[in-house]
Order: sequence, then structure tokens, then C-alpha cells
Amino acid sequence: MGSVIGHPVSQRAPAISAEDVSKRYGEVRAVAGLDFQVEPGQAVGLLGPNGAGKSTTLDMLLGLIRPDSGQVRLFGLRPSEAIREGRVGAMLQSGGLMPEVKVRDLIRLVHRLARRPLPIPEIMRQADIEDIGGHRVDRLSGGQRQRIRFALAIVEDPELIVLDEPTAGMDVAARNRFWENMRAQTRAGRTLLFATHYMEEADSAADRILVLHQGRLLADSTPAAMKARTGLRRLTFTSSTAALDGLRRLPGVVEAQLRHDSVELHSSDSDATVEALIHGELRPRDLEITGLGLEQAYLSLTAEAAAEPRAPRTDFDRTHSDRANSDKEEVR
Ligand SMILES: Nc1ncnc2c1ncn2[C@@H]1O[C@H](COP(=O)(O)OP(=O)(O)OP(=O)(O)O)[C@@H](O)[C@H]1O
Repeated sequence: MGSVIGHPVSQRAPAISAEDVSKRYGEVRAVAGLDFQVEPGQAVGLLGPNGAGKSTTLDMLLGLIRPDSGQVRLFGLRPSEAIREGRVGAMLQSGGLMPEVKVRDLIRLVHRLARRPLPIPEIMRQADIEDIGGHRVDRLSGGQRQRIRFALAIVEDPELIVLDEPTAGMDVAARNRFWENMRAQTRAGRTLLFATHYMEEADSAADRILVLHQGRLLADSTPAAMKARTGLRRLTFTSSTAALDGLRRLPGVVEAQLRHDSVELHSSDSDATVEALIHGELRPRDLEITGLGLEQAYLSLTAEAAAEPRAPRTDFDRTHSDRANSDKEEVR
């Protein structure tokens, strides 16, 4: 990518650096003391339940809102500088598209305004919108509109792409094509930070996962390490004599599901569970043992965090407790 080569000065700086970043909305602590760095070329998935602070974090990284405290740098620059230099592209949840224009005309318009744009055919190809160039923007489906937003995000060939739930509204085929394209983007050296609620996307597209919970960083890990962390295993088999009560009493079993004669167990001691199954009455067939998926690992992590008593009040809380309600600041 030309732009990567074209910015030697801050090449060694992390693509993203967030240092002790916090943000409140009145009484709501949206983000509390967030610290992380992302190296160039990484694909990072940002996960967290509704209200965990994902969008607030992305908005602060992009300079759309100012943190109450802490510092954000992109390639060693303030967010507004990095964006001005065309090094950052974003695709956010909000933001309307110009109505009554054709897709190709919209891309041409934004292309004309950009300082160092990619060629239009390249933008259309990368965003997978070649087939809808002649369509009116206000008559597109939700998934097609997302692809237009992505096209607008990459017009300036940015080194960092920030995506907030990019595949919302896309069908399965479009979603697969989108992530295939994203993998090509990171192979080409681009850095990717995306918020998502789809675990399978995070699992396949991210080489690192950040889990936010109540504005704090709960986990910073690879998908594989996160899955291994729970220590739980999934056992599936068929049995014509299984009953839920008996399954739940098996050693190690923490969760049991029975649908017709298909059984799924989650076990904290799969050796003991298998031993009991083999020597019991159930006669399991087609027994398979696998690790739990990212979704279960994520759910157990966030459930654990929700069950913990709230962390003690911090200096940040005391300093900012009287802050007014609507302090969203536009800085660009
Ligand atoms: N402009 C605002 N004014 C007041 N409170 C806000 C504002 N924006 C966000 N919040 C609150 O801050 C917290 C974090 O919200 P945020 O949108 O960052 O979470 P999220 O993880 O992106 O959620 P979701 O998955 O639902 O998009 C929530 O409690 C939310 O209600």
C-alpha cells in the first residue's frame, strides 16, 4: 500500500494507543481507564454486551468525542491529524448517505474531495459494489448500504480501518465476502479494529480480541486463548434413554441440553464425565468432545464479571461525579 510507505515519520508508532482513557455521560461511566495498544497490521475485534462502551471507545479513537481524561494517539498523532492525513478510515453505525444519487456518482464525489484517493474501480472492487454502481443509494438494502459505507471508508487508502458492527444487516453470503475482503486488507498491511456482536466473525477475522465490560477491559487475548481459558469442554452424543435430570447429575457437568435423542453437555471434567457415561446406562453413540466456542467463552467471561461486586470507586469517579449530563463534544 502506497500510504504505508508514504508515512515514514511515525511508522514505528502503534497504529492505536489508548492510555488510561475515560469517558462519562452524567452518571453513566461509559469508559473507565482503558489502556491498550494495537500494532500495525493487527486485526482486533472489540466485543462486549450492549452498553459496554464499544461505540464510545471507537468515537474517542476517531476524535469524534473527547475523553474526560487519558490520551488517544493513532500512528503517534492526534486522531484529527491522523484522519486529516488520510491514514484512518471509519465505518460507523450512524451517519446517513446522500439520497437520490447513484452509487457510482457518490463514490466519484467523495473521490474528487479526497487528497490521495485510490482509483475508483479499485474502491468499487474492494468494497464489492461493482454490481450496484448504477443503483440509487436510497433504494439499497441495509447490507448494500453497509458496503457503500465501507467504500467511503477506504477512498483514501487508509492504513487503519475502524468498523462499528460492519456486517449488521448483511446476509450470510455478503457477510462472508466482506470478511474475506477484510482478511485481504490485513494481509496488505492494513490495521483493522472492529466492534461486533457476531462471535464467529471475531473468531475468524480477529487475531486479537478485546472484551469490554462496563467500560473496562475485561480480556485482551487471542480467540484461541480465550476459548481455552474457560477449561470447559463440550460433549455431544446420541442416546435413546437419556433424561435431563440424570445428565445434570453426571460428574463434571455444568450444563445439559437434550433435543429428541441428541445430547449436548458442557463439562468442567470431561474425563470424569466420559468415564461415567461409558460405565452408565445411557449407551452413548457418536460421542464427540470439543472445546467450547468463542461465544460460550465470551458468555462465561461476561457472566463472571457481572456476578462480581462492583469495583471500588476510583479517583476518576470522585473527580467527575458532578459532570453535566450531555457532554458529548464534537472536536472535528
Ligand atoms: N450520548 C450519550 N449520552 C448519554 N449516555 C450515553 C451516550 N452514549 C452512550 N451512552 C451510554 O454509555 C454507555 C456505553 O454506551 P456505548 O454506546 O459506548 O456502548 P456499546 O458497547 O457500543 O453498546 P451497543 O453494543 O449497544 O452498541 C451506555 O450505558 C450508554 O447508554
